[in-house]
Amino acid sequence: MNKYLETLREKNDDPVLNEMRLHAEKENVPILEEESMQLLLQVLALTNAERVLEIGSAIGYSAFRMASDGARRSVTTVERDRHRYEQARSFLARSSYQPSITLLHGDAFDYVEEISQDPSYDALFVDAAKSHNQAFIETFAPFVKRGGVIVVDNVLFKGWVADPAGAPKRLQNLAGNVHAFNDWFRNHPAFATRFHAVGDGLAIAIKQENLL
Ligand SMILES: C[S@@+](CC[C@H](N)C(=O)[O-])C[C@H]1O[C@@H](n2cnc3c(N)ncnc32)[C@H](O)[C@@H]1O
Repeated sequence: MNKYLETLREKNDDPVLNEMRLHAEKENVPILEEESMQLLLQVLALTNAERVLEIGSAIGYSAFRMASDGARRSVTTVERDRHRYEQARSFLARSSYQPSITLLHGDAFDYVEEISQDPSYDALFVDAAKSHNQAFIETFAPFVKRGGVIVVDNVLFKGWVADPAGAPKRLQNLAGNVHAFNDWFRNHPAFATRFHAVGDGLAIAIKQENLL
């Protein structure tokens, strides 16, 4: 089935993107799975998202994909790991979409003031430390406009959120954290959230009110 789906997709064969894919595979950098990417890009297209804020750039792969998918789209993305940030910088410098991408180095929480200077994002994509998902939403969702969209990756965490006992011992707590986040997000009146068994699990929410 996946093979068939692939034949239905227009593959983005940009040479820099291909290098990023190879690099991610070789260096074990966790980039967004293609299934999830397809859904994310469709949600951004359906909501006409022009300004996107991403938490967790890694080597800039998803930022590149998001920027290259919308004619007038700009992406601001934050990465705390220096090595990955440098990799992202060098990949994106060779891309024609660089002018549409603002790449920031550091902990996302250290950029609150800067990000708050220019709020009204159309979309927020959270793909960073899973244990901080709630804090990321509490901190950055206020900068998303009403009716904007919030997408969070890894909400099923390899199936371990549903079955923490099946997770390796050292990850059981984290699986519990993700479950607590999902519950919080699902019940929060500021968001209309739905969960999707795509890739590692995607939560997609519409921001309804400024209640945070
Ligand atoms: C799954 S990877 C991001 C993949 C990327 N979105 C993509 O699909 O190409 C998660 C990244 O988030 C970064 N990260 C985790 N917590 C962060 C934080 N508080 N601030 C900024 N970056 C963070 C990690 O260093 C890691 O590189």
